[in-house]
Amino acid sequence: MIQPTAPILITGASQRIGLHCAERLLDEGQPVIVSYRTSRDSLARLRERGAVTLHADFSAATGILAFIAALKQHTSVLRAIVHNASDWLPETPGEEVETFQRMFEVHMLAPYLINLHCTELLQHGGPADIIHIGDDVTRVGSKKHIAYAASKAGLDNLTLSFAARLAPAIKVNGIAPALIQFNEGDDEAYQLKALAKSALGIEPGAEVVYQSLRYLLDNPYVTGTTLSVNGGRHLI
Ligand SMILES: NC(=O)C1=CN([C@@H]2O[C@H](COP(=O)(O)OP(=O)(O)OC[C@H]3O[C@@H](n4cnc5c(N)ncnc54)[C@H](OP(=O)(O)O)[C@@H]3O)[C@@H](O)[C@H]2O)C=CC1
Ligand SMILES: Nc1nc2c(c(=O)[nH]1)N=C([C@H](O)[C@@H](O)CO)CN2
Repeated sequence: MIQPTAPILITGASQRIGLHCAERLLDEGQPVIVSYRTSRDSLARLRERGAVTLHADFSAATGILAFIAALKQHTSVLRAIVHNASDWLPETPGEEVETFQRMFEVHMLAPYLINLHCTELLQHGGPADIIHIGDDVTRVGSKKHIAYAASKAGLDNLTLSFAARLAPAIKVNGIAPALIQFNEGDDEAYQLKALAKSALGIEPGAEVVYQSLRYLLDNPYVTGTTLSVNGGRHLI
C-alpha cells in the first residue's frame, strides 16, 4: 500500500475513544492531526509519535472558525475528518439554555462549519472521508439528555446532506455507538443497568469504534450511511 501522506483530523482526541482511534491510525503509519480542549499527558505521547495537536474550543462560532484557520496553517490536504468531539450534558435546572446551546455548538455547528470550510482540503483526487460520531440514542431519544440526543440527531441529518452535496469526491458517513466505555465514577449499579440495555450486554471498548472507522475509510462504496454499533440495543 502506498504510504498515506494526507493526515486524518480527529476532533476531541485527547482521551478515550478519540485518543484510541488516533493511536491506532498512528500504529498504521497514518499521519494524524487531533484537536483538544484540555491539555493532557496523552498529547505529549501523540506528539512524540508525530501527531499535530491543535487546541480547539467549539463552544462558540468564533472558536470553531479560529480552529479552522489554525488547521489550514498546518495542512493544505486531509485524508479524512472525524468529528468525535462531544459533551454528554444532562438537563440541569436553570442551565437549560446554556446546555442546549453547548450541545448544538459541539455536535452540529462545529461539524457544519468545519465541513463547509475544509471541503477544499479533502478535494485532492484521492480517497476522502468525513465521519460523524453520533449516538444510538437518536433512535429512541433520551429522558435525561434531551438536548444531547436532539443535537446528535441533527448530526445524523448532516451526514445525509453532506453526503449528497460532496459525492462523488468525498464520502460522508456516521457511526452511532451505544455504550462503548464507562466514565470514571460510573458505579456498579449504573454499569449493570447500562449493560442490561443491549442484547450482547458488554462494555466493548474503543476498538469497536476504530474497526467501524477503518471500514468506512476502506470501503469505496459507502456514503450517507450511519453504522449502528450498539450491541443490539434495538432488540431489547
Ligand atoms: N463513550 C461512550 O460510551 C459513547 C460515546 N459516544 C460518542 O463517541 C464519541 C467519543 O466518546 P468519548 O470518547 O466518551 O467522548 P468524551 O466524552 O471523552 O469527549 C471527547 C472529547 O470531546 C471534547 N469536547 C467536548 N466538548 C468540546 C467543545 N465544546 N470543544 C472542543 N472539544 C470538546 C472533550 O475535550 P475535553 O476533555 O478537553 O473537555 C473530550 O476530550 C463522542 O462523540 C460520543 O458522543 C456515543 C455513545 C457512547
Ligand atoms: N461525549 C460523550 N458522549 C457519550 C458518553 C460519553 O462518555 N461522552 N457516554 C455515553 C454513555 O455510554 C451511554 O451511551 C450509555 O450510558 C453516551 N454518550
